Amino acid sequence: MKLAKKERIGLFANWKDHEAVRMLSLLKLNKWRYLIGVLGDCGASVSLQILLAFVFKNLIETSINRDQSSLASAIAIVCTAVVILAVLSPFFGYLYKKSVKTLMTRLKLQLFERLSIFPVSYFEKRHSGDVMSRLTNDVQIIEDVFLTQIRSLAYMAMMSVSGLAAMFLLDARIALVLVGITVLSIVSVAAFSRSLRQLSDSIQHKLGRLTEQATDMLTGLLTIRMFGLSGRFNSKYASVNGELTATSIRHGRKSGHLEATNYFLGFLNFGGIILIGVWMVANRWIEISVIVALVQLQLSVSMVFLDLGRILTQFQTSAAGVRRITELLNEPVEPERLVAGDEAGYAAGIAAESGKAAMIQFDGVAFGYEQDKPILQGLNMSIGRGEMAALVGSSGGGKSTVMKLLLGFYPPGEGQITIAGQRMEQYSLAELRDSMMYVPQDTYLFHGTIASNIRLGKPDASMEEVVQAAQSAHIHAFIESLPDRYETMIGERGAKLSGGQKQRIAIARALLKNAPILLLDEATSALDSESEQLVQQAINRLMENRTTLVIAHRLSTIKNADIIYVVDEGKVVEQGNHDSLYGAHGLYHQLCTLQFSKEAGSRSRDSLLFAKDEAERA
Ligand SMILES: Nc1ncnc2c1ncn2[C@@H]1O[C@H](COP(=O)(O)OP(=O)(O)OP(=O)(O)O)[C@@H](O)[C@H]1O
Repeated sequence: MKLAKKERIGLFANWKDHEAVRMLSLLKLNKWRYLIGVLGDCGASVSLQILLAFVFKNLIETSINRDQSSLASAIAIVCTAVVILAVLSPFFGYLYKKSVKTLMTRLKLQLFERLSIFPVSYFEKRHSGDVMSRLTNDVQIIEDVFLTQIRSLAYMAMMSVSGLAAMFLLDARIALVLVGITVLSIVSVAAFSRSLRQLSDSIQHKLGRLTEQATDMLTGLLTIRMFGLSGRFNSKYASVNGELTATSIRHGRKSGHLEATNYFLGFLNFGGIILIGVWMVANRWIEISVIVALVQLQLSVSMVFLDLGRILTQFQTSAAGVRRITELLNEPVEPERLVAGDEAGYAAGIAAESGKAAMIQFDGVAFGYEQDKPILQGLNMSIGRGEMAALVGSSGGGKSTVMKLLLGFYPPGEGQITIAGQRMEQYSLAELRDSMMYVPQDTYLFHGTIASNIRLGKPDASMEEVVQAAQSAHIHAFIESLPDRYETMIGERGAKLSGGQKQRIAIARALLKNAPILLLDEATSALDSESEQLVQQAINRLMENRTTLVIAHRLSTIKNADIIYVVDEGKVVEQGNHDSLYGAHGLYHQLCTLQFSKEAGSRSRDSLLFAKDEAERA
């Protein structure tokens, strides 16, 4: 199909977006060393092939003419070739391989650093396995591209151009026939190119899905065992694996066809030159020495075209990997502040003693993760300095979303959030998060020692400070009972600790950070009574002299809150203290009653106390 002029221009206008160009642009750091290395290495190999052809020619002329002078020049050429092979080739090889290793080190670092500053929304939309696959499979592909594939292409280009030029020099008629067959090879490669590329994309995508499944299996190991889901997970993995194999086989079949076509053309080339050559020698139109040199050159050139299919197939596979990496590199990172240029300053805000302003204020805040799907709708809330406020409400009502907005993970769509009298946009995200401590329900502990995990709250904290924080969080005695005490390794995700112990370590970490605002996604509901009591004591300590916003899952823990906001469908539907809300017989009353009956069912000590309390009150 013929392309319209506009489309043809469009194709060239987008050349910068082509994977091959993007791949080369990744090189910018080591460009010259890499190019000199690759071109030098290829040049050495190509010159060797061409020199060999002329050596054969000279040797045959020597034997036919019985002329010793030709022998001397043949020996000189062989010596040159040996020097090239022994000295130059390894030198250039070292040059470009070293630059690729440096490039890979930088690329991995760059990817890791970018990932660490991607907005939270990036990770909420994707599976971690897909990101892992990009960091491992696709990075490996890039290394292969620069280490072998680009070198092979450069060698092919140089060998075919110099080989054909040398052939034209020896005999233009034969060279012309070879050029014709070469054009046929290129056309056959182009014909296969599109479908191979689609199959390669599909292979990389399926590899990503396999990594996702493996990640799910490892992170959800306990859940899988508990629900006896191993069989289902295995069959899901087997199904994706099967799809991957089927696509790889189709890819293999297609590239096999391409290689076969190229082999056929290569053979045609080789057979053709011998037949034509013999015929021309028989007619005394050409010397036998020239034919031998031409055959040698043709062998090297046809090897190149035999390999063209394989290399271009590899390139198609790699293009998918390169595309996935360039996607990561082009993904926007989290901005320094929610709105650029709105920098009235931190100094005027949290650091200042503007005692009159509320510490946290939401005015008509609306927000949705997706367009036309509002989650928060005109939410109003005000928390004074040093106050404890609680968010309660039915599941999915938007409580965690309020926390995410406060932490600057997403900008509010409408309305305004004010922190210490300043609009939130006026702080940089780092300043904002510096002023807050977030203790999530599911504490993440890193593989390392207990001390290093607590120190995350204040990296330069002394050991005394760490111990003090642990004491305040009621975890010191437990740590002291361990064989390596604060130097005990806690395993990946703190696997060697109980839920309550992990929570208290997270609280110690938060105590060390000592920020004025505490955001707490209360986790005590998941703990047994003893742990819960210890964690609650630690939390009480953490809340002292701080502005606290807590998402309450167990309503008995927020009876003393200064203000409770009942959130439903993204709006504050009730607000007040426990007594007033309970007495109002609205949603809060319903939630309390519901929880009370559940807890009474499970005979929890706390719920009984709560029930008793409420009964006395009534
Ligand atoms: N990253 C996200 N992308 C799209 N929708 C989301 C995202 N996170 C949460 N939601 C949706 O937003 C709504 C509010 O979720 P949110 O987690 O804020 O509720 P919640 O009140 O904290 O619930 P729970 O008490 O069960 O934790 C839910 O419908 C949820 O499905």
